[in-house]
Amino acid sequence: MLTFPNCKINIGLRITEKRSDGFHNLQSCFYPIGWSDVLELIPASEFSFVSSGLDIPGDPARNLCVRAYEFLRADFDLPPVHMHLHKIVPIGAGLGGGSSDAAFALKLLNERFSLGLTVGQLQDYARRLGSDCAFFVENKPAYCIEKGDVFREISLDLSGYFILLIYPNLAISTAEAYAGVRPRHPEVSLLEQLQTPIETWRDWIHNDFEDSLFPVYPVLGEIKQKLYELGALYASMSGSGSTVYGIFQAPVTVSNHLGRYNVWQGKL
Ligand SMILES: C[C@](O)(CO)[C@H](O)COP(=O)(O)OP(=O)(O)OC[C@H]1O[C@@H](n2ccc(N)nc2=O)[C@H](O)[C@@H]1O
Ligand SMILES: Nc1ncnc2c1ncn2[C@@H]1O[C@H](COP(=O)(O)OP(=O)(O)OP(=O)(O)O)[C@@H](O)[C@H]1O
Repeated sequence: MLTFPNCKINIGLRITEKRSDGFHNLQSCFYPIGWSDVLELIPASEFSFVSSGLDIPGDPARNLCVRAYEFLRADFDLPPVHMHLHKIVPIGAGLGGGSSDAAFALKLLNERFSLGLTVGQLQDYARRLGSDCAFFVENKPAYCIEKGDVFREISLDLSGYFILLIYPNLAISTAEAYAGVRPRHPEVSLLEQLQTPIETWRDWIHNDFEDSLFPVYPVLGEIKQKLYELGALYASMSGSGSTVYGIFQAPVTVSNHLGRYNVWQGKL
């Protein structure tokens, strides 16, 4: 069985407070994007995992796909499988690529072995694997609060727009990015701001990580500026970076300046 774990962008990201468990509460809109990895699952005589494509730092035995398998095996009589992850979505990119791999592994195992897990149960397993992970169970636009793993309905349909993602070959650690932010409670809810026309988002929809990361990595602000020069209706860094995206009315021709980075363009 083959599946295509896609990534997400954050449209607005407010870090509102530090929690007693060391994590942060946030407000953000998560929106699924078509840039995807490939995950294959084949029943086998013993468990194995391999990856190809982009190098994944760290021990393969700790890969989130392996951990997803182990979590389910602890509770179910799971047969051994061979897992092959072809990694395409950049790592440390603010796109939740690893979290998506994990969520898709849970969903694939649930389906292949008829485990009968509900969406809510899959989300509970996913939450244990990472804050971004539960979003990818339903994988539809959502307004996310708390650790980013509690969801509220949002009516936001960007279909028809185009998105350009620029990963400037710079891996930013999520934990370090959080360590640099100063949490604060916003006066106006992001949920309300997201109901305004996209043309006005530039004036008030903000990713709080930009405040601490743009001074350290000036290239991020330069890319955002370039995206606006190219005609983006809205541009922002995603998550804890380093990917910067622009939302456009029509497809864009990527200049030499941006073309040297890892670039993906598609329809929303
Ligand atoms: C920046 C975002 O991508 C926004 O969507 C996410 O909040 C990051 O989620 P993630 O990559 O799944 O993060 P996790 O693997 O759960 O946590 C990595 C580290 O980030 C920090 N972290 C993460 C999520 C959160 N709400 N508060 C935090 O402080 C913690 O130091 C944690 O040890
Ligand atoms: N399938 C996977 N894909 C990517 N990274 C993984 C995976 N499994 C485990 N990891 C580990 O997670 C670390 C990356 O975590 P991090 O949250 O920074 O990146 P990410 O999962 O690509 O998400 P984001 O794009 O939100 O930063 C890697 O250094 C790697 O050790």
